[in-house]
Amino acid sequence: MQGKPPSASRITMSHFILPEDANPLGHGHGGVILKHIDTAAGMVAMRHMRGVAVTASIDRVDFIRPVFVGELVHLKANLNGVGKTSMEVGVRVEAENLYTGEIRYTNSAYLTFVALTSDGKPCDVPPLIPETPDDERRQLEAMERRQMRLTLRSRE
Ligand SMILES: CC(=O)SCCNC(=O)CCNC(=O)[C@H](O)C(C)(C)COP(=O)(O)OP(=O)(O)OC[C@H]1O[C@@H](n2cnc3c(N)ncnc32)[C@H](O)[C@@H]1OP(=O)(O)O
Repeated sequence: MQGKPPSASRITMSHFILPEDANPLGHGHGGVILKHIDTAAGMVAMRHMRGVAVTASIDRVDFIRPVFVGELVHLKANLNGVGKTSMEVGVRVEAENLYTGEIRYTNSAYLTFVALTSDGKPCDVPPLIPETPDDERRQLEAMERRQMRLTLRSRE
């Protein structure tokens, strides 16, 4: 199977936070942000393998700073590493104040997607070919996290 670089699937997705996206404090609801994280990451996984991929897990997500109604949220999603049938996508979330241009880092998350055949069985994904030192570092870190996830799951 032909390998592909992270640049072939990387995306930035932007979403305007509306009142309907807010919690009672007027902050972007955590569940709404999570939905956009999952969507952005899923698009990266599907672009890499050009088929169906489902979310298998989302690693710990910290909400470091709030996002406010009227801000633009940017979700930068990148394929960090692949296993045999699984793919780890990293998503960095930033909020942009449209009046001042200030950009705040708010969240990041690592998600694992599994590629499926049309009858729902896991199938092999194309290898990931790093192009830059950043790609190589992310791939190495993804392999370490994959090992940690496998260890944790083996204890369940
Ligand atoms: C985009 C969406 O919203 S999709 C909706 C939400 N997601 C879902 O409904 C998915 C429901 N879950 C499932 O269908 C299954 O658990 C699957 C397809 C994810 C995994 O099926 P399994 O039969 O456990 O697959 P299997 O044991 O063969 O593992 C396949 C791969 O998944 C990985 N995997 C399985 N479970 C997990 C997990 N919880 N976290 C991370 N990776 C996992 C395995 O490590 C393996 O990776 P590898 O091939 O790269 O080594």
